[in-house]
Amino acid sequence: MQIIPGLTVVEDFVSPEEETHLVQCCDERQWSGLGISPNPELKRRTQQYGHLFSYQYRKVLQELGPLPDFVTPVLDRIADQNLSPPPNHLLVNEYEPGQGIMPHTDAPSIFGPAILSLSLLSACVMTFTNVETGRTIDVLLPRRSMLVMTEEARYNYKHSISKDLIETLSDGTTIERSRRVSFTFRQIILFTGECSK
Ligand SMILES: O=C(O)CCC(=O)C(=O)O
Ligand SMILES: [Fe+2]
Repeated sequence: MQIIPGLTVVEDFVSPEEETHLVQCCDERQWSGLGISPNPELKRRTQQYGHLFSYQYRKVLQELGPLPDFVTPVLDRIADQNLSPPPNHLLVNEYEPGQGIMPHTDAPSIFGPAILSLSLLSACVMTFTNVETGRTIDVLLPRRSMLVMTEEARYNYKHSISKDLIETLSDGTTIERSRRVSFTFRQIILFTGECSK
């Protein structure tokens, strides 16, 4: 049973070897945030592929090209499992212990109906807050799992990740947060900017 309609967590979506490889590929590439362009104001490090979204201007600034080859096996699995139409945006977020993300709904006018997020290196608790009732539901995102948000989970809830170093679920499970890298796959449905090529 789904706790929230439209919310699915697919466990073991990638193998431990794939996890190492995916993070290694990112660490060989340029991170932005913490003062570094193109999103210097962000307090966590990020990378973007496919399109460039500006947090400051709240819009897609540029088309960057196809998603990188290192995510092809993940994209193939997303298609095989019918989780989403082909994503054309990959946002990599890095959370060191003590870093989180404030409650938000990914812009419905910019991003498509399926938002996917692959958790790497560390599990975390994602809190879903119903925008009408304010009721919150904590969902465990295990390491190497793929979160899929559609329907109510995508549109009627905000999602957030706390800054807590240790998180406790209602069943008493505790999670000690270490560096977490997440891959958020989305479909850009509104792009008004200039093409790079
Ligand atoms: O880190 C995650 O799993 C979620 C990231 C997120 O919600 C976002 O970038 O919009
Ligand atoms: Fe989000």
